[in-house]
Amino acid sequence: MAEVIDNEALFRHARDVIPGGVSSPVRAFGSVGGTPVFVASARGAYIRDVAGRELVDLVCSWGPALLGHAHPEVVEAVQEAAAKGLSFGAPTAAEVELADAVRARVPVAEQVRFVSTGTEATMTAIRLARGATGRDRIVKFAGCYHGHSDALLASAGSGVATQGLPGSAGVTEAATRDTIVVEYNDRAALEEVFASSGDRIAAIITEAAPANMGVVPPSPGFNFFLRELTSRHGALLIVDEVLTGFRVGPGGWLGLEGGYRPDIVTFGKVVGGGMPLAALGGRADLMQLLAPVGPVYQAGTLSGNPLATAAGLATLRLAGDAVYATVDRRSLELQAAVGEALSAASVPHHISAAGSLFSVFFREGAVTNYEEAKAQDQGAFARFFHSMLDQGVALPPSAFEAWFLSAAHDDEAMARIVDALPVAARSAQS
Ligand SMILES: Cc1ncc(COP(=O)(O)O)c(C=O)c1O
Ligand SMILES: NCC(=O)CCC(=O)O
Repeated sequence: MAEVIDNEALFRHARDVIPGGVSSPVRAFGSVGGTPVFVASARGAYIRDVAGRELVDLVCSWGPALLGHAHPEVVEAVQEAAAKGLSFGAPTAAEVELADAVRARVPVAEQVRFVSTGTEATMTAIRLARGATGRDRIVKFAGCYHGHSDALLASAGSGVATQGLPGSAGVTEAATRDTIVVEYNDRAALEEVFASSGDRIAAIITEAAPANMGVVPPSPGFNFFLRELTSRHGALLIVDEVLTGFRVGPGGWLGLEGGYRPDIVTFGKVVGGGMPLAALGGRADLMQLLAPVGPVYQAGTLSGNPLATAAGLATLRLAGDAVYATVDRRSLELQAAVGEALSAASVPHHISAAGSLFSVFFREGAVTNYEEAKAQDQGAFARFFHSMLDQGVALPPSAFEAWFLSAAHDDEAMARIVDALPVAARSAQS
């Protein structure tokens, strides 16, 4: 019998020893209020909190748990790897195998470098783009989140958006001086930026399909436009698939959309199967600029860690067409059920999807950029969120995050979610 702990008491203690009681701000219930749920264990579609309560999980570790939590074959692969040593600081055969697996699914990743977090992957991608082009400036989109490196913490999504911050204290003006922020989906603004300083722009970095200001899919042809614009001006295109990669389909968003070739792609989350592993891949001539071959330095004591590599390999091995078909189907079912419940309760809403990723905006009308994403009723979301939680369903604790499903969300888990929706929808009424 697992020890039962009082969640409130644990949170009070946690706040004494850890800022805000959490290791990452999105875990705090900052915008919804209340006490974060401390997790004791997780399996399949469920998490169990420290008080012994079981919740259906729609966070899925913020993406990685595509197969559901603690998939037995992934756990076994990690246990086997652990028995052989936790970290070597030397290359392994498994890393080569994982690089092959990534390249097989995303051919533009002709070569792959492993790191430990998505933050490192995008930070390295930016450094590589600057090193390759000899240019300073980068373009990012308002509401896109690429991790917490200084240059990319400008109008960032995710926790920065949830807290309503323009950026972060501690980031110098110099660190973001070369970051140009443009509204998402705005082609005219991009044309203007490139017309005035195209010869100084190293790269555009974009989420493949943004999901950190809520899900805001690219307008038709937008990513193709980014490719054409950057090519025209000798800049690189970095597509951040940390969240979408290997989640929305076997080849990520690029696999769904196809037809254009970014120069650099970043991965995280699913590629590490729930362990700290991320990657960047891209054109071989660019990747060859990374040390030790080239002059762009990048490193990591735990990069390509053998346990993380084993988890990633097992996950990609198991993540076949049937897994994606299940997640796609569950996503459509849930979107329909949420829409029905909110409509029945006359709660203004818009459900926005990119592949199986979706989020619910508590406002009417499609959302095409961060300004529109912010113009939603966060209070309604908070009430909806807490009602779902009271009924045993854990949603991401922010109106700016995608909801995550897994292949382990079976009929029973779905029924539990669907049953909770009408009451939650009524709670959301103003
Ligand atoms: C699109 C995107 N890029 C980068 C990151 C940063 O990854 P990490 O949290 O592993 O540093 C995230 C999420 O956290 C993300 O969603
Ligand atoms: N979509 C937002 C994230 O995945 C961020 C997770 C974190 O920062 O803990």
